[in-house]
Amino acid sequence: MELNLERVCVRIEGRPILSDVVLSVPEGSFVGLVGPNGSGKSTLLRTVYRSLKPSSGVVRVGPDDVWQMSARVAAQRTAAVLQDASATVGLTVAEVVALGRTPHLGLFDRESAVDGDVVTESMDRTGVLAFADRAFSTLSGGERQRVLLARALAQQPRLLVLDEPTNHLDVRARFELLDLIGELGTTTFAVLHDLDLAVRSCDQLVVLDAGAIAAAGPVLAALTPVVLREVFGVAASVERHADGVVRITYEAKPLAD
Ligand SMILES: Nc1ncnc2c1ncn2[C@@H]1O[C@H](COP(=O)(O)OP(=O)(O)OP(=O)(O)O)[C@@H](O)[C@H]1O
Repeated sequence: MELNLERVCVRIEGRPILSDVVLSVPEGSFVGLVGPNGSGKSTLLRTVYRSLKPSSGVVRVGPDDVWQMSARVAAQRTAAVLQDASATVGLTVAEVVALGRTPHLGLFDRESAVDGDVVTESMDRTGVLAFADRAFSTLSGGERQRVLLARALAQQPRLLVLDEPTNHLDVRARFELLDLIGELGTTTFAVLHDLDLAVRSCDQLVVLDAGAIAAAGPVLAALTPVVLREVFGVAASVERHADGVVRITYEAKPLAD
């Protein structure tokens, strides 16, 4: 489902954190949210997965305002993969992934065979089926991220949002995780710190700077040398190479302050 933010503002303790943010994540696309530290990326994402209500403006998933729907309906549409995995304490991998079914169960429902199949399929797609009976806490960082993605897939979301999904992963695990996300075909909006990964993996980028949109659009159009210089403070350019992969080339000499 398409995600749209319409003039979203967030103020915290009187301080503007997001100012008039307008953005669109088209159905089926993988859009990366990038920007310097403290630019408001996580705050913006929180307004989408219903953790922080905007001070003004509208967040729409599909045609509907997420802040006008119940938390349960919102969770049937949107799954979030976050850094905080505190809800997983003491659970096995299969139990963590099964939590993804919660928004689809009635108050007194027990998990059905269909739910079990969805959980198994989600673990299979993310390559964690072999760990199903392991305690989640015993997994490596990369394995955990894949389990959290499996939990999100078990939610059968129409929109997937992720905050720094590649944090703490080694270089190969980063590529593998983003490739996997790209292959899902689910509408995806992800905060990504690593610009090299973002340009390689995303269809479009949204660049946030001091709580406002500095640029947005297809990767090569959004991340111009001017944006790289003015927002990120680096002298660099982005190009699609002969192998079809988009890469950033940094100048040897850093910019003077
Ligand atoms: N609950 C809060 N109370 C006060 N200030 C906050 C709160 N949440 C966020 N902020 C401030 O809002 C600004 C944006 O924070 P946010 O975490 O959204 O940035 P970010 O772009 O995700 O940063 P990073 O790349 O460092 O993770 C920061 O200055 C932060 O200190």
